[in-house]
Amino acid sequence: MNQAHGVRQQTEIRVLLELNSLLWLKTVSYWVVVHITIIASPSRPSDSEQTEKITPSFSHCKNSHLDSAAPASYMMGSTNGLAGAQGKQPLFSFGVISDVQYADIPDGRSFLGVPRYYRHSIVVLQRAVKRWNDQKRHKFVINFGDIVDGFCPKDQSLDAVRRVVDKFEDFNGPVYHMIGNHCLYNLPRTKLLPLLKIPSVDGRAYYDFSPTPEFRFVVLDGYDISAIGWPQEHPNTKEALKFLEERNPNTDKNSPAGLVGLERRFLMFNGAVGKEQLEWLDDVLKEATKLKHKVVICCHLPLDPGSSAKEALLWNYDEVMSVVHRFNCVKVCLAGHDHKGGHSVDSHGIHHRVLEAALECPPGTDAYGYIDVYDDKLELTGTDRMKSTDMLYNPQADLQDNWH
Ligand SMILES: Nc1ccn([C@@H]2O[C@H](COP(=O)(O)O)[C@@H](O)[C@H]2O)c(=O)n1
Ligand SMILES: O=P(O)(O)OC[C@H](O)CO
Repeated sequence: MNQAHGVRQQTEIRVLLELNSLLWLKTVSYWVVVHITIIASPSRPSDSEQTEKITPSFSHCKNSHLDSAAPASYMMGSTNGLAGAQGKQPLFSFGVISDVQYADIPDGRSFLGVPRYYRHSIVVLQRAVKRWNDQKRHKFVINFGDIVDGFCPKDQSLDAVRRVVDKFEDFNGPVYHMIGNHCLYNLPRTKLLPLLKIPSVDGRAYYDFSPTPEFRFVVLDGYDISAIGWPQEHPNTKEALKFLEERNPNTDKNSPAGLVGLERRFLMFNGAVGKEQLEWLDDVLKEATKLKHKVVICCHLPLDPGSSAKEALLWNYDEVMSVVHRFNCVKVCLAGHDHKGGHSVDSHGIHHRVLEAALECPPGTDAYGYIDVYDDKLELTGTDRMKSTDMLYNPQADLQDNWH
């Protein structure tokens, strides 16, 4: 009996040692690959460095994703020389585009002088939809917000939003939208959310969906607490104005003048995730952990300072990330808003990829892409101005999941 116990103990110690060395090896190889990916991928210079479950109210798709085309003519994309290294088929793939900011107005420039092509951006979207349809393998498309520009004449807002939504609806599958500041400059939430077919209670615009038994997508509402989009007297408007008043001394609350470092995010064109939404996020991630879902978080506003300009960050990105970091299920966070795009890997090995804007494509150029989803990585294949990026999950997180 004692001898048997001793043998079992020795075996257990050996198994533990082997697990430890496996963890060590996986961790080292992960960081080597991540490091190579960051060096190889065109990151910003500032980079630091399923059950077929759909939210029940989520019936916004012209064509249900249940019958979307299975991967047929699979073509492996080229991503920074690392693409397809494993030669594996993706589990599924989806199209991505951000900041179309269409308006039927002459070309212009951002506050910082970057050219903006308001009429051409819808052509970029049109080309994206055609390409996604031709590829016949994308389960759905995600639009990262700001479909119409704030300079769109207000009497044309409704038509402009409808025009862009119609272009998205030419995609042969579901399209998941999220709201951005420019959407809210044009239309109040009451009008916007039904047009974007965002399931909503009381004007809230956050939701989740699970396209396969292994994955869950969480779409955050970054303008939950915001001075734009809610009625003037709404408690969320008041909370946002008070928040800004306490943190930004400028008369023009869109001006970061005098704000230092990360304080520069306290601008009117940004917003925050409110308390209720944070609690909802916590519940969703708990459930995802239980179901062993890998999670992708999508938000118009970036969630990591390494991936974007400080002026573009979600006001309470730190609160959101401290909820996310309590779990190991979130693998990648995707965003828009900061038009030049960016990529970082945070302290927990989560990738943050900010997508390049369709609005800033000179005529004849594009910015859209598709993401191949694997069990160990997301691989973004971008077109033209949208850079390609390999995003390997942190294997240490997976091992921790197994131990829980
Ligand atoms: N560094 C900045 C950026 C922007 N602003 C203000 O925000 C408005 C919107 O900016 P766009 O990038 O959409 O052009 C702009 O009109 C400025 O009021 C700023 O002050 N400083
Ligand atoms: O989308 P816009 O026009 O509000 O611009 C956002 C800025 O790029 C954030 O730095």
